[in-house]
Order: sequence, then structure tokens, then C-alpha cells
Amino acid sequence: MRNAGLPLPDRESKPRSNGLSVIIDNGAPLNLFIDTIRSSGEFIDFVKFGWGTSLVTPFLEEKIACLRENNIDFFFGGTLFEKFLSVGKIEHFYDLCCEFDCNHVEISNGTVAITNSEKARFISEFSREFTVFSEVGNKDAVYSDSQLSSEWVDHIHEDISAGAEKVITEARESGTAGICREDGALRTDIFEEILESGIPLERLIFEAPTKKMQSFFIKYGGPDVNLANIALSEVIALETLRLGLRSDTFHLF
Ligand SMILES: C=C(OP(=O)(O)O)C(=O)O
Ligand SMILES: O=S([O-])[O-]
Repeated sequence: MRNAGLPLPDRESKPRSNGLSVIIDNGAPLNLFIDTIRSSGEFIDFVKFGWGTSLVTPFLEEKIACLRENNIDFFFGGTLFEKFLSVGKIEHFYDLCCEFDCNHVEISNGTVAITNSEKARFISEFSREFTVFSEVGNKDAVYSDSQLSSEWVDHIHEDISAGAEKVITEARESGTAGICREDGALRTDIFEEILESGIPLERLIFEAPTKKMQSFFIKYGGPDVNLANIALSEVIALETLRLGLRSDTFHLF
């Protein structure tokens, strides 16, 4: 990173608790993964092994070793937690997290029909041994549409009270549900309600797989807004958005 004399926004260096970029790995080939981590690791705070890909992706151990060498933490997609939950095998999920020496777990209810309060009980249990990132929002676009912004804020409060270190707002890998409409349009009503609620933005991580979403959150949340579901190929491009080095955020900073 070189600023070449430009007055760019100050970005805290890693490890940081704000301004996080969470990359999603969906089973990328090993060398592509290692190459990305080695060349852009400075801009990556976490890797999420998306949904249940960690059970299928070859070379998971090698990928995790590469992350450890580069001081990047990781967690498994919340859907994996939900899959174990749906078959009554949550203790196996716990065992898996221990086997991989996870520091972080994602606890969500984006696919299984459990209430937020039931989810909060798992947040509370897992937060005794892990740092919990909870997730609010549903993966079904039609159901998402029916969720009121006030419900989102209630659920975020409940998750934080239960022990979630940060709360992830659902958008999926595609930006088509949760805080987005099926056509990718952002639910600005939810974002506004979150801002009005006074919940510090540092406690939230916004899934923002598209440039449009990333630009929106940077515009209204600042260069240090926490963002997730960033594709491996977009790490550097995202950092330029945060720094006002791309047209979409050029005039912000
Ligand atoms: C990103 C996704 O899932 P998870 O949060 O479980 O990784 C998804 O299904 O698009
Ligand atoms: O829970 S998700 O869609 O990252």
C-alpha cells in the first residue's frame, strides 16, 4: 500500500475490530486461494468458508494453514451450523469447530425455521467458548420481503445481548435476499433503522457481494464499515472503494 502523497482515508492496520473485509471462499482451487491470501492478505481480516463448502472443498487443512501463516482468521458459513441443527447434531458441529481449532463461529437462522430467541440461546452457549458472529435476516427472498426493518433491529439487539461479538446482516453470496430485494436493490429502510437505533456500526458486518452494495455501505457507513461476502477476486477492488480510488466513491473522501 502506498499513498503517493494523496490524502487517503486512514485505515487501521490489522488486527483491527473495525473496517473488516470478510472474504468468502466457495471452494476456490488451492493455488488461487494461496495466491490471493499471500498477495492481498494485508486487506483481508477473515475468510468465511461459505455455507457447507468446508465439508466438500479439497485441501481445507492447507487453506487454513495458509490463513494462520498470514494471521487471518476464518469461520464456517452459518448454513453449516443450521444443517447440523436441523438434524439434531449440534454437538457434531461443536466437535468440528474444535477439530479445526476455530476461534469464531457463525450462528444464523437464514434457512432453518427457528425463532430469533432460539438462535440467541445458541449464541449464548457458543459464546462461552468461541467468538460468535451471529447473522440476522433470511435467505428466502419472498420471506425477506415480509420482514419489517423494526424486526431486524430487535433481532440485532437480541443477538448482541446474547453474546454476539458482531452481527452479520444477510444478503447471501448473490445479494438477492435479506437486506436486499430479489433484484439486488438494497433495503435502505433496514439500514436507516439500524442507524437510527444507535447500534454502533462497529457491531455490524454487512454482507455486500456487489460493487453497488459495497459503495452504498461505504457511502453511508464510512470507509471503515465492516463488509462480508467479498469475492476472492474483489479484495483489492474493495480496498480502492474504501479509499475513494474508484469512481463510485471518488467524491466521498
Ligand atoms: C453465503 C451463503 O451462505 P452462508 O452464510 O451459510 O455462508 C449463501 O448461501 O449465499
Ligand atoms: O449467511 S450468508 O448468506 O452469508
